[in-house]
Amino acid sequence: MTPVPDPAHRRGLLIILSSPSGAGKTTLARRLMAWDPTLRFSVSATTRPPRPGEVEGREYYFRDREGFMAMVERGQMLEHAEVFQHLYGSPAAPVEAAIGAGRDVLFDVDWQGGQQIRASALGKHTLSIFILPPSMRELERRLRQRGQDSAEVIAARMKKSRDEISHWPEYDYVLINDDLERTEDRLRTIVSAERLRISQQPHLVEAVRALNSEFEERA
Ligand SMILES: Nc1nc2c(ncn2[C@@H]2O[C@H](COP(=O)(O)OP(=O)(O)O)[C@@H](O)[C@H]2O)c(=O)[nH]1
Ligand SMILES: Nc1ncnc2c1ncn2[C@@H]1O[C@H](COP(=O)(O)OP(=O)(O)O)[C@@H](O)[C@H]1O
Repeated sequence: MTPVPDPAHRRGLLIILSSPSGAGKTTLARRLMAWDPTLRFSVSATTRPPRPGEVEGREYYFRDREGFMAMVERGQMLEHAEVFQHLYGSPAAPVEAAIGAGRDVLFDVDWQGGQQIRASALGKHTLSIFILPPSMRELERRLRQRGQDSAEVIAARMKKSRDEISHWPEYDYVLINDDLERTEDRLRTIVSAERLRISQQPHLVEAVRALNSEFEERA
């Protein structure tokens, strides 16, 4: 059953997925999007060159440093950070439009992005989930098996992963991504439950008021 939130009744959630590179957040984000087509994915801007198969506007908006910083200076970024010697950032306009329409927005950002989104004006309605690999050995195996980065890049990312992992206490949930199916199932459970928080259901006041008026009529 695909949970289709009623945009008229729900307040959009900002769902933040973070993890060390290679832990599985892109894979899990894609699976969440397949599970619930009403979810909007926040496509980031980056100065990192595209990997084979990456498409402008799908995985990222690929910019040079000047173009990226122009977006920052124009106040078009909800957050941005330097990660692995490249700039990454979340354009604000698509996020504001989606949240305004009662849609949840999914972010694949590092711990710096997570901190900035939580501190932003939209930060009241965030759900943040940190994905851990089952082991460093498995993390390295996944980076190698993915075949998208050079040996040097993999070594640099493995070195940085300890620092990334140290931010796990800042998140609402932590999932160890050992079995992919089980992790995906847990992710769906978390999103489904968080959508039912009182803060995400502005129509509850009306619903209770209707119950009370019905009660008075019966009295
Ligand atoms: N702060 C921030 N981090 C981002 C953004 N987009 C991607 N990242 C992070 O940048 C890191 C590198 O991303 P990428 O080069 O796609 O490598 P991957 O993590 O192995 O897929 C990852 O840890 C992402 O979480 C963004 O818009 N903002
Ligand atoms: N639970 C898992 N078990 C085995 N391989 C996985 C698992 N989750 C992801 N992977 C694989 O690990 C590699 C890195 O996953 P990816 O989603 O690109 O990570 P990230 O976006 O965090 O860098 C990919 O080849 C992906 O298919």
